[in-house]
Formats: sequence, structure tokens, C-alpha cells
Amino acid sequence: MRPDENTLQQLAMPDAEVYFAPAFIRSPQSDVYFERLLREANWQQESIKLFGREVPMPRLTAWYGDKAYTYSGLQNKPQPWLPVLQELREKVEQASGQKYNSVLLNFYRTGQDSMGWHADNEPELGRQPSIASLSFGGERRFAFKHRTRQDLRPVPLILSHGSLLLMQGPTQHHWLHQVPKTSKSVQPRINLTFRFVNS
Ligand SMILES: O=C(O)CCC(=O)C(=O)O
Ligand SMILES: [Fe+2]
Repeated sequence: MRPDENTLQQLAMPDAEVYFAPAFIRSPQSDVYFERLLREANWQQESIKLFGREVPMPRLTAWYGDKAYTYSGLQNKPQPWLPVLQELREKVEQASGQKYNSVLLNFYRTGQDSMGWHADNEPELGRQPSIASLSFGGERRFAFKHRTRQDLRPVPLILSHGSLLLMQGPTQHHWLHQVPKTSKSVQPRINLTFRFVNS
């Protein structure tokens, strides 16, 4: 491991404030976090309404936090923090210098699980939300795309086991992000996005 792989480095993206650490948590520890999260989180198969039809989301989700939160049109009931989530929250708060009161967990079972282009810009997150995204398990491709500037290429990233991606400042205003499906064989992946939800 290079000495800087566990520290956040800013990416050169205009209209954004994005930091990335490819190995924020080291591998043996990350293996344990993956297993604990898989076993302990209250995973749900939610569905979304698409053209009037209920369609299962292409991933499992779980929501923990102090507040209820609407995400993709779903009202997420708050569940009390698990010790493993408290532990991870402390680590990311220390790295980012921000506070988070909620976390959304996503479980990508196979390469066919995914998340389409979106921004995390719900009004409850405030104008310049800080979102800290931790990944465990199989690595997946991730990308940013500027909403209006076609001269800017999409920014690809590999979200590796134990990586931390921090998005804040104007990022959600100007950029969308996604986790595309892949036909490659990939290991299951868990992602946590820590957020601060205002009441
Ligand atoms: O799985 C990821 O890396 C992305 C998750 C995400 O964008 C979200 O939960 O809003
Ligand atoms: Fe997101």
C-alpha cells in the first residue's frame, strides 16, 4: 500500500469538491466489516414506481439514522444505529471533519445490481451536503457526469474494498453519479453513504 492510500486526496473536478482514499480502511479489517454489515444490517428489497408500475430496486437497502428520510420517493423509517455503523461513522467523521446523523446502506448482490444517474440533492440534505461513501467487498466502477458542461468528460473511479469517497460543496448541484451494471463477474459489494439530514 502506498503511504497516501488511506488519506483523502482531492480530485481535480471543476464545480465540485470531491476527495478519495482508495484504501481508507485496510483489507483485513475491511473483510470483517463486510461480513458484519452483511449479517447485521436489516436489508430490505424496496421497490420504486416506474411509469405507474412497482419495480424492485436493483439492489437491497437499509437505512439507519436519527431522522426519517425520503429517498427515491421512499419514506425510510429511522432504525437505531448498530454498533458497527457507529464505529464506521466515527472513522469517517474524523476523516472528513463533518457530522453525519444518517446512513444509507446499499447491497449490490451481483453485477446486475446498480444505481442509475442521480444527485443526492433532497431538500433535507441542505444546500451543500457532505456525503461520505464507504465501500466494502467487490470493487465496482463508479462515474461522475457534469449536468450541463459537455466539454467535461465523465470522471470514472473504481470504488475498491475499504475505499472512502467524500462529496461535498457544490458537487451535487453540478454533477450526477452512478454505479453502472456490469456483465463482468464481480463479488458482492456493500456501500454506505453517511449523510446529515435536517429535520
Ligand atoms: O454505491 C455507491 O457507490 C453509490 C451510492 C449512492 O450514490 C447513494 O447511495 O446515493
Ligand atoms: Fe448517490
